[in-house]
Amino acid sequence: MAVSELIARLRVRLDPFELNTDITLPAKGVSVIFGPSGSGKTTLLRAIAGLQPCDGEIWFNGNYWQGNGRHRKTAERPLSYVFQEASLFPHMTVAENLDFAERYTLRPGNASKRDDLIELFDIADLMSRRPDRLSGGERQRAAIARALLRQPDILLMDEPLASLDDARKHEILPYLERLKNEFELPIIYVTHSAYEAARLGDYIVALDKGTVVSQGELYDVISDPKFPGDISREAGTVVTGIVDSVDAQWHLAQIRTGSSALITVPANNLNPGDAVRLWIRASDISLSHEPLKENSISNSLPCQIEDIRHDPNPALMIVKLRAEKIELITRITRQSASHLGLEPQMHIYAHIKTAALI
Ligand SMILES: Nc1ncnc2c1ncn2[C@@H]1O[C@H](COP(=O)(O)OP(=O)(O)OP(=O)(O)O)[C@@H](O)[C@H]1O
Repeated sequence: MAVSELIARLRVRLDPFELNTDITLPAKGVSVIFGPSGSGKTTLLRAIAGLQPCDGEIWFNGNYWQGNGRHRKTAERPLSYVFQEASLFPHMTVAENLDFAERYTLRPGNASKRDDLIELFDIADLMSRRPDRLSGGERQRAAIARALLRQPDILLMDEPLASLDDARKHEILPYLERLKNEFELPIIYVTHSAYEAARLGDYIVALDKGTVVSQGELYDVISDPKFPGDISREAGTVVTGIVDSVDAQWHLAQIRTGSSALITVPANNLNPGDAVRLWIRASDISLSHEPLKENSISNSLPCQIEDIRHDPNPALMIVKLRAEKIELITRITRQSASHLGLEPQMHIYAHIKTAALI
């Protein structure tokens, strides 16, 4: 039976730089390769893609891409690659770029999801334009749709937001999240941004100076002091929900999630019944033994503590909570953890200070 994983035991020598990895990534969800500039992230991604010569072995779902006497060329690996700068063909319109990808699909005879992708990435109005008449964010959305039309078994993305300003980054992140949730396609995502790693990553590999210094599920690495950068500061949870009601007087919407307690957020243009996604930062949740009563929008969720860990910052603790069907992570001071006498399995209230709509 094919094993659902990507194994990369490899070495790249780019004198004086050397990359050595022995990693096993789950072939599902988003695996993030994280690390500072020059740590070897792009080199690793390129080696996995067959774009960078390397020693060692790479296998995907039980098939050798390299090793055991085999070396599959990039075109023979069932992958698509999204570069930092959107790499659409400049002389073709968006529609022609998509046509091209469909012609060279890895699964001839398998209906492409062209219409779904055009809708997912919201590019219907861009189809007749050439890349030089698109914004950076539009170009990248079209480039990702094109990469997916190849119908790969895995998508490799090298800092796809790096060339965009902050506003454009925040515009594209929700598309990446929808891609992650709506397509059962494993993604390897290179970034130096702890925020992107925390928001998109299911499994994280941290590189430093060409070596893997930490790897694991997001919740495991955020408490790892070896992890470069302050990823726990960026940790949080994405929660999905439906707008239950809108308070027109105060411009607030109440969101029904997997917890029986509603979460209140600024209403923006929401209407009852709308599906929404919330990003709740670990540092925006506080805990207490009683629900907050001072007003009706306190966002107090009854929870049970699943796990408690030390944060790399010695003043802080990380607490994993379950509020019925939703899971939350909070980051609180050691002092308040001690005052509250927190212990696994304890029932507690989580107070969400802010939940951002994403
Ligand atoms: N073709 C090359 N020849 C020699 N050295 C190279 C080559 N390509 C990359 N390097 C070096 O390898 C190291 C790792 O580069 P790489 O691009 O993989 O890092 P990165 O983590 O992706 O960085 P960034 O976040 O800045 O893109 C760097 O020191 C870089 O200078």
